[in-house]
Amino acid sequence: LVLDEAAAITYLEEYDRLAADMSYQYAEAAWKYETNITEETLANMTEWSLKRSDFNYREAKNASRFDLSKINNQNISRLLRKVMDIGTAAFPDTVKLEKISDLEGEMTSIYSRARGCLNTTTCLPLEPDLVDIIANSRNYAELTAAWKGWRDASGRNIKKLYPEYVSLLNEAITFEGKYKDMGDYYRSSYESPTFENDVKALFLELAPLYENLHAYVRRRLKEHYGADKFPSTGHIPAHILGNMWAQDWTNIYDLVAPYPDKRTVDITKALIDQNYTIIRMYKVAEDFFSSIGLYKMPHLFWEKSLLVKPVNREVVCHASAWDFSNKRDFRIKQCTALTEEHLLTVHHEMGHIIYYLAYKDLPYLYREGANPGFHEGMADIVTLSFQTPEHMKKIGLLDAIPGQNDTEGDINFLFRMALSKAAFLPFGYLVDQWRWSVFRGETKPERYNEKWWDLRCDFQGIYPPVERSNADFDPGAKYHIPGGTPYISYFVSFVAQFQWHKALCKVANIAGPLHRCDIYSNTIAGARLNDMLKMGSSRPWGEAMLKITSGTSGQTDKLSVAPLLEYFDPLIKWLQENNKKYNEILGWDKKNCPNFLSP
Ligand SMILES: O=C(CCC(O)(O)[C@H](Cc1ccccc1)NC(=O)c1ccccc1)N[C@@H](Cc1c[nH]c2ccccc12)C(=O)O
Ligand SMILES: [Zn+2]
Repeated sequence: LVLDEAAAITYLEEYDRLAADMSYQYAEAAWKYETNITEETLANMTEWSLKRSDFNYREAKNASRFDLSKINNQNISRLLRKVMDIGTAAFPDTVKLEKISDLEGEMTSIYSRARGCLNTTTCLPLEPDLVDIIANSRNYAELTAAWKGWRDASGRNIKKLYPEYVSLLNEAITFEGKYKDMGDYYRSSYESPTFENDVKALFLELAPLYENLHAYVRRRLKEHYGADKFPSTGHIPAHILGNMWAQDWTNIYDLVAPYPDKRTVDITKALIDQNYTIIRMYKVAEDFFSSIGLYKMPHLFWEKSLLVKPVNREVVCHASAWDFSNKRDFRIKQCTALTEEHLLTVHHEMGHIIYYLAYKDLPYLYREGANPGFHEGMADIVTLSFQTPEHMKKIGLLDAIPGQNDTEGDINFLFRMALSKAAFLPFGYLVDQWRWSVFRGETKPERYNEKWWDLRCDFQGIYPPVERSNADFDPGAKYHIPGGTPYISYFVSFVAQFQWHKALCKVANIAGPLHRCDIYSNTIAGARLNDMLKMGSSRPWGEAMLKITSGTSGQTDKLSVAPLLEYFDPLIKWLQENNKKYNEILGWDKKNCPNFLSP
């Protein structure tokens, strides 16, 4: 039965209303679970997950009545294809679908309720306690206890659930025959057959920047912790980099700053000294976005968000931004603490909300990022302006800023930015390398942890401070693995956000080096960004990239690391010079990882 375009439009209008309502119901159930982890709220969420899958299944069948070859309107055919692109919901075995939802909920519950033990009497939650120890302790043994304790409490207890989770997801996603495995489905949201190779090429272009940073930090940490902690293979111990996953090294800036600061760039201290409240952190972030002409938070945001860790119940503390698909209700869930890292995460989560607000009047099916990496990139991009010394001084969180010809101050600032934006790159790349190899069946459960450490040693040049074996499950100690949340989106984000920053600074006519550009209160930059955000996922993401970069020297419809390397160029030169001065050998033995015992 071939129905024509007019009938398709009528169908899609009806679908839009039903889908938004179903999405609202599911989001409320998920919110109830994540803000109050109990058997009942988990069961309720699973029930709504199944209802949503059933809804998607039925509507995909309805949409398949239309003969796409007879639909000339590209917009209508794109919408119909999205109705039919339902992932695991195409799998008719609802018992197995329920099991997938149960396993994911169970693993997230274990992760969110885990308490890592430092000794026989002290066991602490990840946020804020273990995060703070890894960020602030300079005691090697204490760091080792927190690092190991967290993995014993989280990964080890999640391990037994992950193999079944993988095989059920693969069984469900391959049922229709459209996808080879779950990793293939994850990557399909980038609408590019060369995506996997494209990101590999981008990563290789960024390797020299990371290797120079790694060599410099390794030398400085060796001075502090003693050479005996640094094996001849060139690896750095994974637990002394200021972050539980060694993905962001900003917290050890005080240990490794190129020119030990005349004034400590300690935003956390400033927040405390100035009696910042949690709400004020959100108001500061809201002020940034509204200053460039974007949006203020709707009143429901302030009414319904969960911004502080409750004392009387278990919650999923890992931060997230929520769209309740009714054009009015948007929330952040974050166990916010008074630290610089949390202030940046506040801007990150609110960046997601701004994207939601920009596309809220699009058809429901287009209310997504142009690709998942673009949503993360939008979340992060304002931090490139917000963290400049100029901006920090403007809002009173920094007293003195390095003068134009203060090269030492400039190198210090670039170095501090590299501790998050460059240090992150190999981790942002490797998490889904591991997950894709698992979904492909290349990495079996017996070797989950071995593959993880192969990748961590190879790409990050770090090694575990205590012996690891395949009895451990260290990938399970990172939220996104039990949470089933994509990770390559962050790698894509860290590349794209510099392309956008460069383009926005250009169109806003902001002079000076890229790393000192602050788009605050620049409505021209905001308007250009908004033009891209309003597209949602209505067009392939290359068009969204072009929308932001058109008319600038970085004009392109592809990902490019050139703006990121341009931003860090003065630092790269400084690091190369410094590493040469100390005869530092760049890199590490990529095939020999200390402390991994494969029994
Ligand atoms: O996980 C997050 C922040 C949480 C999130 O905002 O990315 C959140 C993750 C999530 C996804 C799906 C379900 C539950 C949580 N993503 C979102 O809320 C979100 C919102 C809209 C679209 C897509 C994702 N950051 C990552 C990596 C990261 C990106 N930028 C950073 C800056 C500093 C430190 C870490 C990061 C991490 O902590 O490893
Ligand atoms: Zn995010």
